[in-house]
Amino acid sequence: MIRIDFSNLMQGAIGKNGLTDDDFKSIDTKKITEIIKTRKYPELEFLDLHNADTSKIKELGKYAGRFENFLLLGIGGSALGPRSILEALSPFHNFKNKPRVFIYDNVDPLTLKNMLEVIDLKKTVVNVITKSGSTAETIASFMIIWKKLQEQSLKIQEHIIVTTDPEKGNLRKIVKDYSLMSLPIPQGVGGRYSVLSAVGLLLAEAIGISSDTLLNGAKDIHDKCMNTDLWQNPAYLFSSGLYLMQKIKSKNITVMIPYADRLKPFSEWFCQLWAESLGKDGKGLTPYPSVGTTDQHSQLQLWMQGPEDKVVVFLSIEDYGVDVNIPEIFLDMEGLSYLSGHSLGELIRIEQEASEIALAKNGRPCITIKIPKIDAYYLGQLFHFFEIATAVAGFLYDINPFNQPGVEEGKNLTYAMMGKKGYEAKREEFIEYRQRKRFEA
Ligand SMILES: O=P(O)(O)OC[C@H]1O[C@](O)(CO)[C@@H](O)[C@@H]1O
Repeated sequence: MIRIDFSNLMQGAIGKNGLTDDDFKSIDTKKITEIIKTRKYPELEFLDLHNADTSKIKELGKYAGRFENFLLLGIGGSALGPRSILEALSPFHNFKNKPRVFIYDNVDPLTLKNMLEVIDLKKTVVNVITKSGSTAETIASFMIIWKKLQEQSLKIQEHIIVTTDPEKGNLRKIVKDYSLMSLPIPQGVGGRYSVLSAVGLLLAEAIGISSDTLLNGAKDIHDKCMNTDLWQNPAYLFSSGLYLMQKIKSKNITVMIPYADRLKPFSEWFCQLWAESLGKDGKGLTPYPSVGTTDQHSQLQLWMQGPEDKVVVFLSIEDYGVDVNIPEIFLDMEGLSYLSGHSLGELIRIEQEASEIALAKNGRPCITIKIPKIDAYYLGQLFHFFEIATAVAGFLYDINPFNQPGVEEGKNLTYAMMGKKGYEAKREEFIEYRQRKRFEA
C-alpha cells in the first residue's frame, strides 16, 4: 500500500512553521464523510470505477493492439491520464513496442504535420476521447483525421474508436450515425477524474497493461480512503494538511515532485486535477509540476530560500525494479571516488531524503508519499488516492470540485472568432480587446 508521511508538516519536525494536532481538530470529517456517503455530487461516481465491467474495454483493447500505431486525440483529462499510464508503465514504449502510441493533445499544426509524416493511417487505430463531445481542439483534430482516412479510402468504422459520454454530445451522435466502435465514459465521471474509465484503460489494454491490475490498486486503497477517522485516512490527511497549511500558514503552492522520470506525466495529471478542481471562488492551491532529482538542480533553491508559500509533495519510490552500479574507477580522485561502489538507485533515494531533510531543517513543510514500486497496481492506487484527496480538499474549501466554470469565457470567445452560431456578440468584444493591445517595445 502507498503510505503518507506527513511528519514534516508538523511543528515537531519543522518548528513554528508547522501544524499541531490541535489544528486538525477544525476539520469536519463528519461533513466530508456525509457528502461522500450520500453522493451529494453525481460526479462522485468516479469512486465506483474500480467496480465497473471492463469486458468491452478489453475486447476493443485487443483489437486496437493489433495495429502498428495507436493515435489518441484528446486534451486535458482526456489525454493526461492515458499519457501517465503510458509513460509510467511502458517507458520508451515506441522504441520497443507495438502499437506505437501518439498522443495529440494540442492543436499545434507543426506537431500534427510531423506526426502524420511518421504514421501510416492504414496501420493506425484512432482513439478520439472527449467527455463533452464538444472540445474545439479535439473536434478539430478528429475532423482532420476523419477526412484523411476518407482521402485514403480507409474504412472509418475500422479505424476509429470513440470514447465519450454514453448518451449525449456530438461524438455520441456521430457514433450512432456512422455505427462507429465506441466506449462510454460514465455520465457522472468528469474528464479529470476519468483515467480509470475507458479513457485510460483502453490504451492500457492496447499496449498490454492489465486494466484489472490498475483497478485492483484503486479498489485496495478505496476503503482506507473512506475511513472516517482522519488519522487513519491518507486522503483526508493529505487534503486537510494542505488545506490547513494554506489557511494557517499561507502556503498557497503545492509542488508535486515524483522521484522518477516515469512519473513526470503523472505530476502533470495531478496538476490539472488539483488546479481545475480547487481553483474557484478565489480559493484553491496552485500546483507546480516537477521531477526529482532533475529539479533539485533548477528549482530547489527557490523552495529552500524563496517565498515561504509552498508545500512540497515528494513521491518516493522504494524499489525501482532495477539498479545500476556505479563502477569502481577513478579511485585516486576524491571528487569522484566517493560514488564508487554505490548505485544509481541508492543515489536517487538518498537525494530524495536529503532534499526532504534539508527543507524540513529550514522550516519548509513537505509531505512524502512512499510508493513500494511503479507498477499498474500502485499506479491505480495513486490515481484513486489523489482523486479522492482532491474531491475532499474541494469539500474543505466548500467549493464544487467537479466543475470548471472559469474556462468557459475563453471557450466562448474562441467560438465567436471561429464563427460558431450564437456567439456573435462575443466577437465584437474580442475585437475591442484586441485593439487595446500595446506593442511599443
Ligand atoms: O473530455 P473533454 O470534454 O473533451 O474535455 C477536455 C478537458 O476540457 C476541460 O473541460 C476544460 O476545458 C477539462 O475539464 C477536460 O478535461
